[in-house]
Amino acid sequence: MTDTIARIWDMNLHLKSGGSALHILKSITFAINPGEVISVVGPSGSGKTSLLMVLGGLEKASGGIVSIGGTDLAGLNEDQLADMRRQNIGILFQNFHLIPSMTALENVALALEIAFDDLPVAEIRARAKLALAEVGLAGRETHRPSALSGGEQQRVGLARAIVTRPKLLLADEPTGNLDQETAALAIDLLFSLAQRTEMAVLLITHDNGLAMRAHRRMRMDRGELRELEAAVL
Ligand SMILES: Nc1ncnc2c1ncn2[C@@H]1O[C@H](COP(=O)(O)OP(=O)(O)OP(=O)(O)O)[C@@H](O)[C@H]1O
Repeated sequence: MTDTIARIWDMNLHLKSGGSALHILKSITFAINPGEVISVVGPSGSGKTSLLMVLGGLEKASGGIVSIGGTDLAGLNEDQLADMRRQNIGILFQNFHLIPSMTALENVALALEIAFDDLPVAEIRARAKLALAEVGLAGRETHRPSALSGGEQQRVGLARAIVTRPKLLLADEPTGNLDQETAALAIDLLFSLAQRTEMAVLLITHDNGLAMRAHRRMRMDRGELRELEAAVL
């Protein structure tokens, strides 16, 4: 299929720890299609974040193929990798990682400025404003993170992650710091954005209820990833 967003084929990750090399990710093969939300569950230390780091081009696979939007990451130099990441991949963290001294609008605009350095300022502002509106934060543009609730801060994080219109959103425990109700709203938003924009989402979570809502469910165990049937979880 030509429009597959990510293709991972026999991908391995070895990392050095002390004197020895650890086999962190073991022969991982799967593909991610547009609009799909895929959840990944698994015990602590099993390799979920490592998988996200490799897909996001933040960690280099030791072997195999990782192709995003038809581009094999192994063939890119550091600058090309950074451009590919900024333009095609959004990352949503558990701890929001907003810049405290910047307003909501500035936090979102910054991601766009970094990804596309030739965009006119007016367009950057307009697109950042639209992204904030898409996550339900119209009218809160000038608020700094400290003036926003946890759920609102996470929505700024989401606006920042989607403002570049990424093909793939990587989310690592995005609701881990939110209460259940706020988390459910944030996830509803994530699903509707994925559906509307055809963005694919890889969602790492410890929350089985949340994982069950994904279109496809996967489980990581000691570096091995397998797809689950609905009844197995
Ligand atoms: N930079 C590194 N160097 C060496 N080992 C590492 C490095 N980063 C992670 N690891 C090891 O890789 C394994 C997988 O870690 P990872 O963070 O991917 O697990 P995880 O499933 O995301 O865990 P958690 O659910 O606790 O976040 C762990 O044993 C960890 O200690």
